[in-house]
This record gives sequence, structure tokens and C-alpha cells, in this order.
Amino acid sequence: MTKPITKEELWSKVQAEFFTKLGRVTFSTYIEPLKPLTLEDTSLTLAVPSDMAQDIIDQWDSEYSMDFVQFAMSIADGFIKPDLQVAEAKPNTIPTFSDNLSFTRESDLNPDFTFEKFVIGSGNENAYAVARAVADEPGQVYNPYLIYGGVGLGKTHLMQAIGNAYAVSTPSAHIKYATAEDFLNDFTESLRAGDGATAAFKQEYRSVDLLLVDDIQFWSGKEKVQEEFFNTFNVLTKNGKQIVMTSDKLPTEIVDLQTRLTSRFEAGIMMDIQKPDLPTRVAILQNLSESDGLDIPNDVLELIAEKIDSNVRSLEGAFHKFEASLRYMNKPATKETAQQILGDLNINQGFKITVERIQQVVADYYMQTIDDLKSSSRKKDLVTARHVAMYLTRTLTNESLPDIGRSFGGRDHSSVLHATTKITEKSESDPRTKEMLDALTDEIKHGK
Ligand SMILES: Nc1ncnc2c1ncn2[C@@H]1O[C@H](COP(=O)(O)OP(=O)(O)OP(=O)(O)O)[C@@H](O)[C@H]1O
Repeated sequence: MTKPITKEELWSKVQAEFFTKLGRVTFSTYIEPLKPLTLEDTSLTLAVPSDMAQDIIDQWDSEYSMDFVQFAMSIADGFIKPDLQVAEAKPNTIPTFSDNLSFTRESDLNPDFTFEKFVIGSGNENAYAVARAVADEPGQVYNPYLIYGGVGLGKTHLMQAIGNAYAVSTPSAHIKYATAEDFLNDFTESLRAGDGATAAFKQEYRSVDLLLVDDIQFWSGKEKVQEEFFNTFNVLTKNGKQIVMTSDKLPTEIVDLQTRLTSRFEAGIMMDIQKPDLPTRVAILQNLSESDGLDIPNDVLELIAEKIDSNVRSLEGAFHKFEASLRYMNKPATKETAQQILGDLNINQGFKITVERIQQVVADYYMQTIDDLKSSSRKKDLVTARHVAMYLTRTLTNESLPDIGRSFGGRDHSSVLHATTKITEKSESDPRTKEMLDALTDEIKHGK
């Protein structure tokens, strides 16, 4: 008979999963402060420190309890739910939200996205140099500044580093960060709410010293919001205020982006970020390891960096999984552990996961063809197959929503979002769907 799992063992393995899923910052806020009290029948009681209980409990109610059950299921092979109980506060042991916010509250900048934490390499040195110049003299030298390039290569990080640096050098500066989608939502909401709200919206975006807008490719084909941004843009630049934007491609390559906008953007400066080379990837891992207080031999970091060359986000993901296995599973910081993690991530063996591979496996499963998936037909079975294929592409690859839409017969990114939301909800409420998705994922990665 196998030994029953202890509360400590279960909690440390669950923590390892959370760490991998959420990353260090979120993990240390919502998961790390909890301590296992008892493990009885089907519930693990966790003590929540009272000084931030409400935030933690809200977050667990809305998201983490479900994750917990899933993780515990695969670890302990049975149903276990979390039971959160508020414990007495221990002064100064847990960071409070206000510690994390400081000057960033107003502009919603990520305090980790600084120049100091940005590793410079051949793929990003020009974009970095311009970013520094913009942060030193906003509105003066390069206006607007557009950073473009593939997914997960550091565009947001670099753009927010400008904001963070400017906030430090000029604490009174009014800095606003918004995704292109936020801008659109704020705009539509203000129109819906009427006169006063429209004025407030204009005030909000037109009174800043530095406006940072992420992922402007999102405005593709959205006439009204483009018009509104054009006006915002003109007011800001006329007043010598700085605008920085990011995009996954050059503005001229964004379908249905008005020429008057592209020509305005071209009047400033555009810099691309390319995939990092091996020395840059190693340096990124060294930084992560150092800032997380770990001592990992260089040849181990090099092994991870060699194998993961797609983008920095995936590299960080692999590193955090590796870190979690050291911290919470007591694995040694060796090449063998790294190989194991890379194996789990399917880096070393199995099939290369591409959109085509996913489409083929899903099409076969539903007895359809890839052309059917890309077609405009709305037959019920086919729609489900298409949704599943889009969902799996979104979860198993780094493709952006617009790119996935294009791979499925030129669909809009919102169709992809709709499909992924639908399948996510279904897999959460229906265990058979979850099982089917797991089986398909397994087949995509390893074959039948
Ligand atoms: N040169 C770098 N040095 C250190 N960290 C980096 C670097 N480039 C990227 N990162 C890290 O990689 C992760 C992904 O970066 P970021 O979110 O800025 O990518 P992105 O290009 O904006 O992606 P997307 O296109 O998906 O919006 C972040 O955690 C960021 O800190």
C-alpha cells in the first residue's frame, strides 16, 4: 500500500504547480502566505494571514480554488478542496498591496518592468537605446515611438520601463498605460454613458505627459476607435507630450489601419525587437536566478537557454518550472533536473507543436478536414471542432489571437477569443470535455 500523502507534501506540490502557473510575483502575494493546517477526508485547511485575508479569499473564490482542485487531483489522485481559514496576523511577514503599488498605482505599470531588469542583446539593443533616449527627454527626440516584434520578446517590458524611469525622474509626471483594448473599452463605455463620460474619457487620455499604448494591432478594422486615437494623438503631440506604442507588426502591415495613422506613426521612430540570441537568453536566466536568490550552475542555465529559443516568455516559463521543482520538490539544480523539466515541457522529444499539427489532430478526431476547419461553414460539429482547435492553438502555442484567426481562414481575433472562452468554460463545467482536451493535447504532443 502506498503511504498517504501528508498535508505538507500535498501543499508543497500544489505550491509548485501554482508557482509555475502564476509566476513569482502573483505567487508570493496569493499562495505563499498560506500555511497547511489539516488534511482531512476531502479538504485541506489552509491558514490565511488576517492582514490580507479579504484579497486572498476573493482571489481564491474566483479562481484559485478551482486550480487547487485540479492540481490536487493529479497529485493525490482524488478530490480534495481547499478550506481557507483566517489566522492571526504576524506583523511584517507579508508584503501588503501598498508596498507593491508605490508610484505605479496611477499608471498601472508593472514595477518589475524596468531598464535595470531588461537584458540588452543583439535583438533589442537599438530598441533599448531609443527607449532610454525617450525616457530621458520625453516629447523631445523621438515622438511617437513604436516598438514592434513577435510575441513575448519584451515590447511591453521596454515600453513600461520608459514609464517607470520617467516616474522616478519626474514624480509629478502624469503617465498612463493602457492596452489598445483598454482604450477601446474606455471609449465605448464613455459613449454609452453619455456626455459627461465622453469628456472624462478625453480628459483622461489627453491630459497626460506620457501615454503608453500596448498592442495597437488590436485596432485593425475598428474605424471609430482609430478616429478617436487620431484625435488623442494630435492633441498630445501638439502639446509636446510623449506617446509610446507597441505592436506585433509594422503599422503598414496592420490590416485596415487608417493611412493617416500609419503616416503619423512613421513621422516618429519605429524599432523592432528580434528573438534573443543564446548569450542574451543565458543572461536573462542568470538575472532571474540571481533575483530569485538561487544558485544555479551556468551549464544548467545554458542547457535551458539552448533548448528554448522561441521567446523570452517561454524561457521564463521554463525557468519558473525549474525553480519550482528546486524549491518545492527538493530537486537538485542539475542538468538532469533541467532535462526532466524540458521533457515535461516537451522541448526534447515528441512532435513540434504547430498550428498545422493541432489542426490535423483535431480534424482527424472530429472526422473533418483542415480545409473544413478553415471554411466558413457553421455546421454544428464543425463549429465545435474549430473552437476546440482554436482553443488548443491558444493554449499550446505562443501564437497571437490575430495570427490564430488568420490560420483559421482569416477570422477576426474576437472569434478566437470567443472560441477559447467557450471551450475554457466548457472544460471547467464538464469533466468529459476536459478529458477529451487532455487526450487531444497528449496526442498532439506525443502522437497516438
Ligand atoms: N530583454 C529582456 N530582459 C529581461 N526580461 C525580458 C526581456 N525581454 C522580455 N523579458 C520578459 O519576458 C516576458 C515577456 O515580455 P513582454 O510581456 O514585454 O513581451 P511582449 O513582447 O510585450 O509580448 P506580447 O506580444 O505577448 O505582448 C516579461 O516577463 C519580460 O519581463
